[in-house]
Amino acid sequence: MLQGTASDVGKSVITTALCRIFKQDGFRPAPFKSQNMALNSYVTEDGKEIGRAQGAQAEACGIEATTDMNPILIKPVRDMHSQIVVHGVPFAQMSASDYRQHFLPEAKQTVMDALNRLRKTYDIVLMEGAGSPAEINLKDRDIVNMNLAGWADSPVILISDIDRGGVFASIVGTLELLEPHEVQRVKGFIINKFRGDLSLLQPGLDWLEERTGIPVLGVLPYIRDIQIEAEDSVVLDSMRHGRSGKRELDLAVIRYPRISNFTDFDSLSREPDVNVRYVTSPEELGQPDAILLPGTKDTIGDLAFLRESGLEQAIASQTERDHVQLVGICGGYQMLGQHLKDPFAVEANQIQEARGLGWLPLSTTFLEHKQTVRASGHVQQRHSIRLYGDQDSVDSMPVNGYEIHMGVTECHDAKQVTALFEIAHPGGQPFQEGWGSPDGKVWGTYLHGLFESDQFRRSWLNGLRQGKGLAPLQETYSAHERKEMEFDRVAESLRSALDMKRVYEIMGIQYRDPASTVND
Ligand SMILES: NC(=O)CC[C@H](N)C(=O)O
Repeated sequence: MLQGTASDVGKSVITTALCRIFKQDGFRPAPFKSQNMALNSYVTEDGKEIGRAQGAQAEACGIEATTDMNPILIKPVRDMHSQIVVHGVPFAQMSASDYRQHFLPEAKQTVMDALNRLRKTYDIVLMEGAGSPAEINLKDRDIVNMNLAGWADSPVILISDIDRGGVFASIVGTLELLEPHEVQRVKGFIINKFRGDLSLLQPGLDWLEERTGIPVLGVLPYIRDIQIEAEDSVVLDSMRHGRSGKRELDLAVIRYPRISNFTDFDSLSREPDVNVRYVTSPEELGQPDAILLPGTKDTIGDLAFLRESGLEQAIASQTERDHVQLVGICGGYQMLGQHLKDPFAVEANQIQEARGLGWLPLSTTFLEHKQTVRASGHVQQRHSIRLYGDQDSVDSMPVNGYEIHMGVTECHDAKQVTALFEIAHPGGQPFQEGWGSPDGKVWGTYLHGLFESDQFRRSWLNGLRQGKGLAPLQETYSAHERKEMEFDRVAESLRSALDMKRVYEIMGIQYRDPASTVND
């Protein structure tokens, strides 16, 4: 099991890299995070919702993700309230204290059943903890760190982040706050995000090993520009300005408080001519070529944020500019309409209604059923998205994605707008999805992951280029291949820094040199 001395020390990325290493070494690994608090989610093949990071880790393992890999997902909404998703479907809306008092005592069985199923199916189950195991106020009801390691009788590797400083204090302090039997589970440390001179660090490592009797398994270099999907929005703090250097297309994603599934825009930011910025105020909005309203766990609450922050107004004046497009995905799509209502209080624990931004003749009602499903199809109306390319190629252009929403959106004046896609859910009939203004200036869709469709992504960007008087770019990349290459790159980096022989020993598995597995 991998645990960390704090949040964001790199547990998820290291877990992903280890998943890939074990796969490369000829094992069948699977990831497991008993409980995850995140707004970036992933839809499994059978239409269930889990944390995005576990979905990506399953991909690194080369297997289909299932809800056993993340049986409990907490999606924070508002005022200490969260939606609790159990085995991929919403179970309840709860306050933090209710969750602790009423849910957690019952959760052990759910967690252990899921883990045991994975253990029966796979050679190695890589468990990932959450936050720090030394939060003494939370320890009695813990189901995700040391209690889980105990129930599963698993060794623990403790990860700490040296980039923020205080790495020795974090490690020694964590051990100090654990029970002796918990300390005994810790079989090694990983020091992550190191940028300095290893020889200067060595005396500290020797001291640490001597003081604790626990080995340092590796010091991992700071890996730049990691392109593995992020678990949650901490990473967005570093994306205010996007990448350094001027790019021809400037895309502004509105970062509202409950932004969800912002991984939707990762594939855009990897195009050579694009800069993606995450903005929270009218000043930051600047003069982008497209404004992207992303998904949100709390559409009505985040709409209020747009109004209070002055962004509604700023977005409207920027959208007036000739070539600029305003695009909404999922919650952002719902906002583009005229009216929203939540009669069952599914979004924020209170019944509410709101006026939308009013760009499209749509209204959305939030229902108790959550739609979580993969979808695929093709473009139906290229003009409503301002796609670039000749008619034949664009009209049959494939699109893939997934839906995660409780809102149902209806159009009450189909003459004013055009449907964007014809898509189908697995085994279902094709239907029209997404609406846009006939001139393609404003459009929205429920399809998350849309920009991972390579041809579509490039054609949309080329449409924006055309609007700016720039020549189209022919080249694009395969989002799928890029993801695979990134798993390999991060695995390679981990392998060269980590004592894998010892890691296998800790797991009780005899080390096999990767070179020799070919003939096994
Ligand atoms: N993924 C999303 O953006 C969800 C939008 C909205 N919160 C809904 O559930 O309908």
